[in-house]
Amino acid sequence: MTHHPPGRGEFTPRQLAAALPDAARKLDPRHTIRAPVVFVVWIGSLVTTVAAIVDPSFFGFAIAAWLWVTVLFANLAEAVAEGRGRAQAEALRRTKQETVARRLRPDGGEERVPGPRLAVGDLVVVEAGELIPGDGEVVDGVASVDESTMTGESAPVIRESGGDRSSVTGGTRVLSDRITVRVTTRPGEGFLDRMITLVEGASRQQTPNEIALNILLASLTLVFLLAVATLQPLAAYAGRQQTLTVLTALLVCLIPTTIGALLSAIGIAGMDRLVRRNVIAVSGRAVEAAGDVNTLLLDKTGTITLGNRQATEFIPVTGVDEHELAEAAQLSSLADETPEGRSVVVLAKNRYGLRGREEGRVTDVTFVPFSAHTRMSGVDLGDGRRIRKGASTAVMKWVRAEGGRPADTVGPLVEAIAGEGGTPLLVAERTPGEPARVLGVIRLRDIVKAGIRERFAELHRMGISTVMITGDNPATAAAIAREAGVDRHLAEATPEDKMELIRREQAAGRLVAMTGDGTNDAPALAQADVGVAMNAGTMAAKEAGNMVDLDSNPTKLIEIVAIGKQLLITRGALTTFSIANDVAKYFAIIPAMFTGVHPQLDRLNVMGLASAQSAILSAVVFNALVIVALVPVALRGVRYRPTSAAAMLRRNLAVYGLGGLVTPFVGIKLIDLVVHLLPGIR
Ligand SMILES: Nc1ncnc2c1ncn2[C@@H]1O[C@H](COP(=O)(O)OP(=O)(O)OP(=O)(O)O)[C@@H](O)[C@H]1O
Ligand SMILES: [K+]
Ligand SMILES: [Mg+2]
Repeated sequence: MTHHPPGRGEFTPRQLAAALPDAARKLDPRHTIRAPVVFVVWIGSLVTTVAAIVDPSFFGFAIAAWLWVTVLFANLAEAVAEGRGRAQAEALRRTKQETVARRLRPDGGEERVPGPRLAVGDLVVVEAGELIPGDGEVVDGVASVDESTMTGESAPVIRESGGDRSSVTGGTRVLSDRITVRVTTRPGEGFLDRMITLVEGASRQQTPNEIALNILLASLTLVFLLAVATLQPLAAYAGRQQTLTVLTALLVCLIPTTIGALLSAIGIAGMDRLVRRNVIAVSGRAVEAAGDVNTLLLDKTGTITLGNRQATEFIPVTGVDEHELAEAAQLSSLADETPEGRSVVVLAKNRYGLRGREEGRVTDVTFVPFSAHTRMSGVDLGDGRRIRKGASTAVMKWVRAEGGRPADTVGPLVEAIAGEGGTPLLVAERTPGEPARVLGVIRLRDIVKAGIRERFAELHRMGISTVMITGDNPATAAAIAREAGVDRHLAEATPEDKMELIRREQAAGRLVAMTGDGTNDAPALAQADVGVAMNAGTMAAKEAGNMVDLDSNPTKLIEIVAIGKQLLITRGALTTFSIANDVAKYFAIIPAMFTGVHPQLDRLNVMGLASAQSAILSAVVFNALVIVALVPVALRGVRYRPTSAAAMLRRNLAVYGLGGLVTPFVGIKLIDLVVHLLPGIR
């Protein structure tokens, strides 16, 4: 369960009042010009103000004042959204605490230094109960860490050296054991710090979609400008030449001010909703892309499965003694800092009493570290003996290359483990003067996460196809894919394969999202349209993606997609509302403008508005109030449910299209009932 500080994310009218000073500052035309529609209103305000001064009238001043109010309200939406974003960023920042670090000296001793004085590359020791002084990577040890100060998530997480869970964040607390951390960023310049700065986003970039919509709105504005301009000759012909004030007011009522005013607030609110779910997006563009994602790529180990793959059994091939296999497996893992490698050492020690690495009994050896490319790790001993362990295809290949021939019994053994979703690691050795031979298999066990099947079913309902990509063998992959219920899977994938798969999907016109935590995920995270890196993952992964999940929960993507969809739907709904509104206003005001000129036109004044002036002013007031009334919708977002896009569209057209058509008639009429009583209105 995610815990949110009280009130976090709720919208209250007080926020509107609090944002007023910011909104007033945004009256600066250099700011307003970013939203063309609002800028047109700004010019209109100026024009009507001048007109009112030159030829003073109550009506003239009233219109000018309300046009300024319209611009202010338009700014208000954005100011509120930004204010909420800042509050959110503050909440993240407050969690940072001052610490005293236990820095390791080159001579092996320890010294105490204040956290902020740490430098990149420093090694610090952190033990149970202590705060981690800065962002870094665990270089030694395993510990459970409480990251709830940062994420609100209360379950402790495991952080360990070597694997994909080696990165730790400053200000989080070690709960058990002892780790050595290499500081990777200067305090205050950590990854999270940079992300927070981004969230505060004084310099938020418009997304390509927003720019496109703004261009559309600007074109609409131009069309209405022409429509209003051509109204004048008609009006003159009818003997009712209109003043500049009336024409400007009419223009403002007709152009899509509502969506023009709310557009940027909708975007900011989308990113803000993500932050509330502990996801930080680098760009608004990523959030939008999330709303349109077609394909979701997930890796197996650690995402679909729990990821702490543990060795549970050593199974020797016929003719090899169990102890011999265990000893070789352990030797090959002494320097293997991956969770898999460590678990092999532990199993050998616990079950066969073989001494672990602490004893340092092996000297004169070269370790071959694991890589996702070779899919092997191992050791070359001083006496010429060489041991390898790894994925079966990789080790079989090595055995053949070293002149050996794997026994026939190896195949079935491997398949049996893989068939039930386990990962078989083959162990092989070569002694000088003899061909290489397979000694046996290590069974690694991993467990599919609880509830993941339901999550995938939900994604399916959203119309998103899921692909599991793994470096593991095809049989294991198939077994896990079946159990988890993913749509497709790809086995024995290298980092390049992952990226290639994304490229292919994109070439077919699909938007791809991917979650990952490992350094070998980085290229794919960078290539994906939505790349969500786990905060617990490696720095490379975090730098490559365009979102970071502070909770390191790979299924968070479902929520991210929902938030993205909600953003797109909200924008669509409010655009529909805004334009329907404008069209309705046209029919509401025009007849009223010509009352008394043509009896036939009078009949069109179905609303029975009191007078031309009253009708125009009421429309302007309504136009301004609608913006404020819709701020909560823009910030909270239109509700999203996983249904088909067509059903969603139908519903929104009905609600926001019809609503947009009807409200002006009701609203303007109500305002007119009050406005026509004003003494200065004719
Ligand atoms: N420490 C290790 N030593 C030797 N072989 C290993 C080690 N760890 C994993 N392997 C083997 O290498 C294969 C590929 O590992 P890789 O990390 O690329 O993918 P994965 O972890 O299996 O899957 P995923 O991509 O879902 O994380 C594993 O399936 C396993 O067979
Ligand atoms: K309008
Ligand atoms: Mg992996």
